[in-house]
This record gives sequence, structure tokens and C-alpha cells, in this order.
Amino acid sequence: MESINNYSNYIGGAWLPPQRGQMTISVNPANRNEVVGNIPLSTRDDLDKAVTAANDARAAWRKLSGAGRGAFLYKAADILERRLDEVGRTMTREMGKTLAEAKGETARGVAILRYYAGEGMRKIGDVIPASDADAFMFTTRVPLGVVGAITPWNFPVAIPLWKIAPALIYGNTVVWKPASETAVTSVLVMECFHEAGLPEGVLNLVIGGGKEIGQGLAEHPGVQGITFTGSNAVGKSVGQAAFARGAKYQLEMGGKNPIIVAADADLDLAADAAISGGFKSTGQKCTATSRVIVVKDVYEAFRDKLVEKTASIRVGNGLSETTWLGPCANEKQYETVLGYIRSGKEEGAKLLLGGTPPEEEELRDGFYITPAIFEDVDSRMAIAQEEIFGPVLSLMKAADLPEAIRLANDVQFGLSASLYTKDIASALAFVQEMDAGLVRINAETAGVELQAPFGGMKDSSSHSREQGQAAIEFFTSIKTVFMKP
Ligand SMILES: NC(=O)c1ccc[n+]([C@@H]2O[C@H](COP(=O)([O-])OP(=O)(O)OC[C@H]3O[C@@H](n4cnc5c(N)ncnc54)[C@H](O)[C@@H]3O)[C@@H](O)[C@H]2O)c1
Ligand SMILES: O=CCCC(=O)C(=O)O
Repeated sequence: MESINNYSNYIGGAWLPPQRGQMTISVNPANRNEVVGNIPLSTRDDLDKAVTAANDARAAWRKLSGAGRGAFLYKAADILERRLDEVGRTMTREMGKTLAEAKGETARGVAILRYYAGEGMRKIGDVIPASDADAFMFTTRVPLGVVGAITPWNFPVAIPLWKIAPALIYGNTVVWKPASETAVTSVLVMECFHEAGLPEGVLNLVIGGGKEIGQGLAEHPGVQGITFTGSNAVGKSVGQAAFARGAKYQLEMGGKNPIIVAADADLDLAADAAISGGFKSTGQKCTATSRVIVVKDVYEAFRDKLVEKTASIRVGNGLSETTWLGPCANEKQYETVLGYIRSGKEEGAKLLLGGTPPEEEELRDGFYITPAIFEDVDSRMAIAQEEIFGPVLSLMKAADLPEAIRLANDVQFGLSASLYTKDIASALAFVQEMDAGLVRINAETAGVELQAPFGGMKDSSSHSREQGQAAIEFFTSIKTVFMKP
């Protein structure tokens, strides 16, 4: 029997167990009987210690040049790259995505670190001519101070790093609260920063419950900025707590992303995109496709292609090379997805295939669901309005492209949206009229580029942008300097 490791928090440059000694477990969703590790169940005492360490580290870290801070990020990138297989394997064991996807995400984390390491050498202000000819006026940027990063389990490397890397390069110190479902993965990422020699207190990891540690961060008077990614319900609570005490906050939340198939679309490409966007990572991406809106002229032909291709998807343990679709990340998500499949049938949608646990005996102990496709989906149904965050696609029929865009906009969310068409006028109309932060033509709804602004509209976001050079807007404040001799 393989021994199960105990994992700790990382506070003030030291690996520390939770002060009250409470621990819990991280479980493999491919086999609920497999414990990945014993992880901290931290309390506010642990959080206070981390926030104090982050505040103590602020002055020295801020004094470093951008290039000086970037040197640590380059080192962390090299170490993470060296440990890519180990981190990817741990990610798969903790949240179920296939090993290929997990390693791809880890490589993306390496690229994010290197991108922001380079940002330390970019300009941070402008010279603006003053009306007084004897004066010199310019802008510069200063860090917020201590930033709290609250991150989800579905991209346990890429999302924390697209928050932590810009926070650090622009001179902030960080307290990071990862999702407990992927706590061991977060420890491995933290080890890379530790090995890179990041000064103590600059980055701190506190593993614990959402209410206790996440909300504790949002409420903490020693934290000047909160960057949150997660569900709308939690995001609202985090944002309200930060706003109540005047802290800066950014929230990136749910999606209900459509792909529109126009009458002139390449149906094979569109079907492949719907499957990749809807079922990769078991549909557990904020940018995942969940609604497939097809213009009626090509509906039956497209539907048949989609069903035929989906029926060949292989479900299994993400560590197996033959697996295309892994388990849901945890039992809560598994039950949520099964609940939406029930409600889809109860509301009158027709389940064309999938939506059940697989029959294979060797998969009985995992949170597996076969990929599901509904048709006859009305826009008012729960499966058309609410984020499912699982391997479920809802087919909807539109009379024409204008109605398809109207249906696509008929939700509270606005994160990502795709259109498959060969017509430039249709593409331009979609770009103009689709209310989403990511608008993609002949490309699936998922697939975020680290160098470009990322974020949602409507209820998907608090309307700042992450990633690329856009990240500087959240993690710094602008100072306008007016100087006379
Ligand atoms: N828009 C994006 O960029 C994006 C990216 C990934 C995931 N998501 C969203 O995240 C959700 C799935 O991730 P999840 O299940 O980890 O989300 P979640 O909201 O349950 O948890 C997100 C983080 O918040 C913490 N948390 C939980 N309860 C809290 C509370 N009361 N106060 C403060 N923090 C709390 C969690 O421990 C975790 O670290 C989906 O809705 C998905 O759309 C959005
Ligand atoms: O889960 C949200 C992030 C989505 C993402 O990174 C992608 O689509 O690549």
C-alpha cells in the first residue's frame, strides 16, 4: 500500500502544518477509494500568519526592479518545466483531466511565467505635456500591496499562475488560496517558486475551506486586492466583502457558451469544435461549449454528425493513453451534472445519447458520465440557461443567423461564443452583436491565449480583464506625477 504524504501550507518561506492540526484528504475522481494526499484544513490563524508575512515582505519586493522580480519568475518557469510530467500526473490524479491535457496546461503555466517575467522590462507609464511649460508631468504605476488570489480546481496550474505571475511582476506580494480539490497540485507549483529562491513572504500558500480561508481573504484588512475565479455564487460573496472594505477586486465566473452553426458552415469542422469545446476536460472549462445553435437548413445533417462522432468518445481514467474523456472532478460536480440531465428530461428535452455512468466494471468507483447530447431544447429550460460544468451539449434550432445570435445572447452569461461560417458579413455581424468577452470565428469556444486580454461580459465577470498586458490594470494603480524645479 503506497504511503500517503502529508502536505503543508507555505507561509513566510517555510512549510508549516495548520496551527490547529486539522487535515483532510484529496481524492482521485477516477477512483474515490484512492487518496492523493493529506492536506491542511487551515483556519483564520493560518491566514493571519500568511497575510502578516506578505505585508512584511512588501517593501523589499517592491524595491526590486521589474527585471529583478522577473529573474525569479524565469527560474520558477525552468523548474516547473523540469517537473512538468510530475505536476501533470498529479493534476490528473486530483481532478481527472487527461494526462495530455494536464501536461499541456502545465506547459502553458511555464509560458505564462516567462511571459510575465518579460513584462518586468516593459514601460509602465507615459510622459504627458503639462500646461505649465516649466513643469514635467508623467505617469507611473505602483503595486496594490498584498493581493489575495482565490482559484478554482479546473485549471489548477494555469489560472493560479495567470494571477500570481502578474501580481508578483508588478511588485505585489501574494496570499494564494487554491481549491482544496487540487491542493497537492498547488503545493508542487509552490515548491517551484520556493526552489527558485523567491524571498520569504512574497508568495504564501494557505490551503483550506472556501468560507474559512477564501472569504477570510476577501474580508481581511491586511489585503489590498482580491483576484477571484470561480462560481457566480461565491464570486458575488467575495466581491461584496472586498467592496465593503474598499479593497480592489476582480471576479471571473461562470459561462453558458454557444457555438452557432450557420447554413454555410463546414459541418465536420463545426461538429469537431462542438465536441472539443463541449467535452474536453469533461466540459469543466468556463469557456466550454454548452449550447449548440444550428440554423434549420443544416440542422439534421449536423445533428447526425455530432451524435455519430460523440458516440465514439472513449471514457476512462485520465492516466490511460486511450482515454479521451475523464471523470467529473469531484462527487459534488458529478451529482450536479446528473441533476441537470434529469431536469433536461423532465423539462421535455430529448436525450439523444449519453448522460449515464459508463457500464465498464473498472470505472464503477469513479465519477464518470458518458457525454450527453440533448435536442428539442427550449431557451427557457435550465439546461439552456444555467452553467452545468460537465459533458452535456444542448442542441437548439434557429430559423436564420439573426435568430441564432438572439438565442446565443439569451442568457445571463457572456464569456465566450463561436460562429462557424464562410461568410465575412455574417462573421462581422456576429462580432458586433454577440455579447461575450471572447468572440471566435471558425474556432471552438474554449482555448485562451495567454498574451491576449481574457474575461467575460454580463454576469460572467466583474468586467476587468486578466492575462496579456491587460493584467497590469488590475495589479497596479496609476500615479500622475507633476514636477516643477
Ligand atoms: N471565468 C473564468 O475565468 C473561470 C475559470 C475557471 C472556472 N470558472 C468557474 O468556476 C466554477 C468552478 O470552479 P469551482 O467549483 O472551484 O468554483 P467555486 O466558486 O466553488 O470555488 C472557487 C474558489 O473559491 C473558494 N471558495 C469556495 N467557497 C467560498 C466562499 N464562500 N468564499 C470565498 N471563497 C470560496 C474555493 O475554495 C475555490 O478556491 C465554475 O462556475 C466555472 O465557470 C470560471
Ligand atoms: O476555465 C476557464 C479557463 C478556460 C481556458 O483557460 C481555456 O479555454 O483554455
